[in-house]
Amino acid sequence: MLKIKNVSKTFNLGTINEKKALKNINLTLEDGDFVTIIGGNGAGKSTLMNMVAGVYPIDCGHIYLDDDDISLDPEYKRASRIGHVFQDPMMGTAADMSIQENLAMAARRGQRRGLSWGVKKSELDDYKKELKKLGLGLETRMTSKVGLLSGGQRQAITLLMATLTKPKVLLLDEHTAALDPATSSKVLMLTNKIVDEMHLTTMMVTHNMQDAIDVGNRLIMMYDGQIIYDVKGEEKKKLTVNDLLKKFEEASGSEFVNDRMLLG
Ligand SMILES: Nc1ncnc2c1ncn2[C@@H]1O[C@H](COP(=O)(O)OP(=O)(O)OP(=O)(O)O)[C@@H](O)[C@H]1O
Repeated sequence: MLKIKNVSKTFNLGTINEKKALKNINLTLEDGDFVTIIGGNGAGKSTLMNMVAGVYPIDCGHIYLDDDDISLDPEYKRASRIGHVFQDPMMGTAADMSIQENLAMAARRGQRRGLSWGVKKSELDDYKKELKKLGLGLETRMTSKVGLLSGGQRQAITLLMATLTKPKVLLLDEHTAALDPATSSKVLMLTNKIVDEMHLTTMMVTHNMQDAIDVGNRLIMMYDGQIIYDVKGEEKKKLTVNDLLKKFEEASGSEFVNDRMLLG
């Protein structure tokens, strides 16, 4: 269970650039919940993910993972239990390292590094099996440098790395946004498959309204640092993009503005 309790975050406090990015956020995800997050420009979506990952410290409130209060834990300490995939396929992988080295690095996340950095044969077999599941033929390119792969292949590897040691929470921050539409839907399909098979508790920011409706069991909409709409189950399944736009206008009194938002 992930519990976000009374969490706020203000950037540049006391300056003319002061920005209240999150205002008293309360959100509880049960194990296996898959929540999609939408909202206009600057609504606080990425900040919310970054607070959970520990990229920045929170100003007040608490974040609990199961019964542990992780509010003060630094990002590196949370990383063994929280997988984080970003929009930029270049961010999650090391370009100069091979696919198998990247996977080995991910498998050792949160562990003490010993002297033996070698990858065992049994590990390689495991990686090959996992790569095969992606259906991209990458299992035949285990020693290729990741920098030689396409954006979609790289993002698929990043996804695998983020989930290799089953995380308690998976954070996906517009992880398909930089990909072409066909590759984006392939990576989204893979995401669904991995989340489903591993029963992962997942938060996914997306600028694609239809994806937000189709994927996951819960949807939240953010505006001006707050959660203004939270829907799950059957009610979510019945939503249309028009419903979401209407909800946004009702709750915020303004038009939905996100320069990257896809309505269909
Ligand atoms: N590191 C930072 N320093 C200063 N201000 C920041 C920082 N990160 C975010 N902000 C500000 O906080 C607000 C929320 O930003 P955030 O990136 O969370 O929005 P978002 O909902 O992800 O928006 P978008 O869809 O445009 O990416 C914005 O006004 C943004 O400029």
